Amino acid sequence: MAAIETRGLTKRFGDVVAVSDLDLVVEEGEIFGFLGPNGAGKSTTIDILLDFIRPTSGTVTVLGHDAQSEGRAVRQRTGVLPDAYHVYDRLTGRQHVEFALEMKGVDEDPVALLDRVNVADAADRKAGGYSKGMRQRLILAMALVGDPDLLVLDEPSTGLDPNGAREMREIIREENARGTTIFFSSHIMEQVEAVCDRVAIIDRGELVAVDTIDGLRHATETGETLYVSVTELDEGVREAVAGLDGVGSAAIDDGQLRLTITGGSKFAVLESVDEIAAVQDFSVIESSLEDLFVRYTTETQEVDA
Ligand SMILES: Nc1ncnc2c1ncn2[C@@H]1O[C@H](COP(=O)(O)OP(=O)(O)OP(=O)(O)O)[C@@H](O)[C@H]1O
Repeated sequence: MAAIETRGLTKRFGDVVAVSDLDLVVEEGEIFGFLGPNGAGKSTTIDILLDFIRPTSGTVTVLGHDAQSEGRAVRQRTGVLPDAYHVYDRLTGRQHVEFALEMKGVDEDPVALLDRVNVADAADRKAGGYSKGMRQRLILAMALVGDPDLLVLDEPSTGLDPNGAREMREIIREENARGTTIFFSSHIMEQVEAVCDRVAIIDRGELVAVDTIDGLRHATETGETLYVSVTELDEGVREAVAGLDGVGSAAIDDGQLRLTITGGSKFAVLESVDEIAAVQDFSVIESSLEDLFVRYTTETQEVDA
């Protein structure tokens, strides 16, 4: 059974098509990244999964339940870290988790939940005095109440320092190892690259890619980036190199040529570059998820322009 399945999902707000004919399947046990530029439709999709808003058309199944007619059952088995969250300044961390336990009607040790997200030491302090990272972990502890089968995290690493972001990754992996499917949206590509089994990229409401990160690398011409040091580098050299067969793009980056290769042989490209300006050194770097994201989300804009 899929953890999440949308078919023909569409949501319009007046003239704005926030989500357009989205078909998406997230398998049970996956860590799945949901990416897209600002306004792409990520939060709208998440809100529909949780029945906070209703779709214009299409169907959504979450953990085998229809998200609209069985929203209660979905929420009972799902933990959510919302995009915009707030804590109650005058309540302690423990009281927050006790409240979540009561809402879900489950009996668990609140401090054990706080311990899973590393804020047990502050269990009896008022949340008003928590740092941003501690608040986020507190909300995550509330999301973990009842051992959810699905965790939906909207931008879980926003505002976290590098240590906090690393801890968030560890918590995501730990929860996944307990059997929880993780569906999360993020603009922080390193974070997604580090933990996700698969990612979907949406752009202006439409699904533009869904695959493993390696799969995305293979599917684009931006799979690898070639850095070349040449004896003399100026705009004329860059332009000449950009015009070579097999070169997708050429930029000057930190005193080197930064090239994307459009299929074909890297060595043939290097030989041609050498004829324009003597090659001193080169290195090949696998494209980052960020390169791929830019490629997928700007390509469609260029086509439409
Ligand atoms: N309640 C609403 N009324 C009108 N338009 C809305 C509403 N909610 C979202 N939209 C529009 O739908 C589109 C998708 O918005 P959404 O918030 O889902 O994007 P997002 O991918 O989550 O963006 P971000 O990364 O900036 O959070 C945007 O054009 C947005 O302006």
